[in-house]
Amino acid sequence: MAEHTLVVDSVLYSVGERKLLSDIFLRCGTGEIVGLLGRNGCGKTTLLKIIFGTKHTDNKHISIDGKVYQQPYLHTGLLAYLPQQDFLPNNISLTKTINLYLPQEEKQDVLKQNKRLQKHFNKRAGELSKGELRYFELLLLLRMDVKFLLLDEPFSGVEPLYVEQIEELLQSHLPTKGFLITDHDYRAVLRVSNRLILLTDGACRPISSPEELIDWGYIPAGTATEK
Ligand SMILES: Nc1ncnc2c1ncn2[C@@H]1O[C@H](COP(=O)(O)OP(=O)(O)OP(=O)(O)O)[C@@H](O)[C@H]1O
Repeated sequence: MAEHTLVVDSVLYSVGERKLLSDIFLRCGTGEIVGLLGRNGCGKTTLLKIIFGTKHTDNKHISIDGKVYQQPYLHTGLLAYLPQQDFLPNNISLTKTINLYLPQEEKQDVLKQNKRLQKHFNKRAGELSKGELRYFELLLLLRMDVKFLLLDEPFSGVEPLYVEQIEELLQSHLPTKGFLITDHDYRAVLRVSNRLILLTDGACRPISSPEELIDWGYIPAGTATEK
């Protein structure tokens, strides 16, 4: 049984007349990577922001270990969120960013010893390539003391070699964390996830085989579904 459990239920969210999210239930435990797939504009980012607590809706039930939170991000030790867009300060070096996000020195080792990142430590976030920055952001969040990570397109712009390394990194943190991950590199999501959910028509549908993604029209018929 998972040590910690995140439960998301009864989320309602409308954009104008359109009900974007209407039948949402998902659960994620530590030790799990839940892959959230869905077509452009179906509401994946909106859902992650609602779970994190930075997007408001009156109708939601977000609980961690049975305790209900309105804005989980205001509480330390619960969630971290990797947004689609850059989020790190751009006026300080990566070294200072590491000190800012990870004030405890023992948390910094993995980053400071990372051969790929070392040569960039004096640069600012905006001076990295998109893929380098994504990799740095992820390593940073993975070292944070939180139970769950919400990752919005972690593989975006990342070269294949490092996609594989990120997959391994996520797996290596499973003993202490749970992940909710969305990305259009669905093959990477299939490889890394223990469980899959398709967000379609405002609802979360559990997916038990990659072929179901074809049946739901998320990937075209004839697409190879092997990992
Ligand atoms: N700031 C906004 N103003 C108006 N509509 C918005 C806004 N943000 C999102 N939406 C609407 O919500 C829908 C869902 O957006 P969201 O970013 O959650 O989708 P997504 O599934 O993450 O898409 P993608 O896969 O393209 O990243 C969009 O189609 C858009 O119509």
